[in-house]
Amino acid sequence: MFEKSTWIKLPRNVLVGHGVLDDVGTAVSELSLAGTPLLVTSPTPNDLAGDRLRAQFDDVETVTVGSASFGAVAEIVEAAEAADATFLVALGGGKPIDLAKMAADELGVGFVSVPTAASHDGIVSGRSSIPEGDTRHSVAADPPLAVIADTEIMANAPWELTTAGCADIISNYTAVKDWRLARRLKNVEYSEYAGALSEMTAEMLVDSADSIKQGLEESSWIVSKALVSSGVAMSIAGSSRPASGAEHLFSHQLDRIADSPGLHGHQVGVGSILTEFLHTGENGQWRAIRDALEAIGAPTTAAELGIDDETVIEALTTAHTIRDRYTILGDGVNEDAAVEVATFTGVI
Ligand SMILES: NC(=O)C1=CN([C@@H]2O[C@H](COP(=O)(O)OP(=O)(O)OC[C@H]3O[C@@H](n4cnc5c(N)ncnc54)[C@H](OP(=O)(O)O)[C@@H]3O)[C@@H](O)[C@H]2O)C=CC1
Ligand SMILES: O=C(CO)COP(=O)(O)O
Ligand SMILES: [Zn+2]
Repeated sequence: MFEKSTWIKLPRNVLVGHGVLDDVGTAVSELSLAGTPLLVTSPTPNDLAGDRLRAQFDDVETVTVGSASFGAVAEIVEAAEAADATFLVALGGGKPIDLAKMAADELGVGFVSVPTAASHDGIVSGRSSIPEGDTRHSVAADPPLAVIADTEIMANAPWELTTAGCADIISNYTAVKDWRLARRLKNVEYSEYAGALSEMTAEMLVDSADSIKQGLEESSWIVSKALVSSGVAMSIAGSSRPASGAEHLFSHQLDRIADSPGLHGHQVGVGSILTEFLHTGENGQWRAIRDALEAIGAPTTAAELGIDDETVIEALTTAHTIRDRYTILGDGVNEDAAVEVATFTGVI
């Protein structure tokens, strides 16, 4: 008897474009979200766009978050309860969006994502990444009911946030390779649709690299659409597998051990060069990954990440321990092999 079933949770309204910040109120009423929203934001996005957003609601409270933590999630939950909020609207980069996503899940209310930076695919996905101590927890939550990505605002965000978003998408190549490997070796459940969508998203972004330039609003358009597509791939899979493999383990480990970690997307991009080498060897596609990152101006070396060589080697040799997710790292890359891959690819 056939007993498989799947439940795919996706955003219902996705608005991407110039000036769509002024359509948040309309998008919310179209979702029939009644009652009072709580706006969750952080200082810079609040200064840039808070008033324009608040003007679209009769009654709205605001909570401004500092750093990401489980404590900050609890504060949002408390503020939402005090305000009798019936849904949350997150305005900002990955930090307020992830915190609001998790708080909304705890409260059992909907949330709307209004990204001000195209920095990674968490702005669309059903996962929150919350740092605690020296660990980063990847927590499942419902994806946003709506995503409203104003390309005018995102185009004016610091350029490195956009190149980080691009690199997060380019890393989908190696994430899918890891997922297929895990299917072959460990019988991990694999979705052809999600894998194909994730790879195609990376392909399309790389094909558009010439149009991804600082000062061009079209760049934010291309990257936002890719981030939405990658988020949908994760929703189809019901996990972050289509967009998170060994290169993400490497980045999560850098977040734990580096004195001053780089941006998420930048670290996974460099991780992708390394893990592509592990997948396909000296004459494999690691150069194509490096060239794609270079073309959009993302880091390709430890020095460009601002991280020393020893820390990169430590992250590569220990990344397999931090999560129960089978990848090309297998049961660990030893130090000599790690030095070889990092040297050959020019990462160190
Ligand atoms: N769910 C997921 O899959 C993932 C989640 N994450 C999480 O996302 C966070 C990192 O995301 P990221 O977007 O880099 O972080 P932030 O939200 O911290 O944004 C980065 C910086 O950019 C500022 N900023 C945001 N938008 C603008 C703008 N339009 N103009 C000028 N400055 C702006 C922020 O200001 P301010 O300081 O005022 O906030 C902040 O200083 C972390 O908390 C991480 O845990 C990371 C990867 C994946
Ligand atoms: O960053 C992500 C996908 O790009 C999310 O992945 P994680 O599940 O590793 O946090
Ligand atoms: Zn990522």
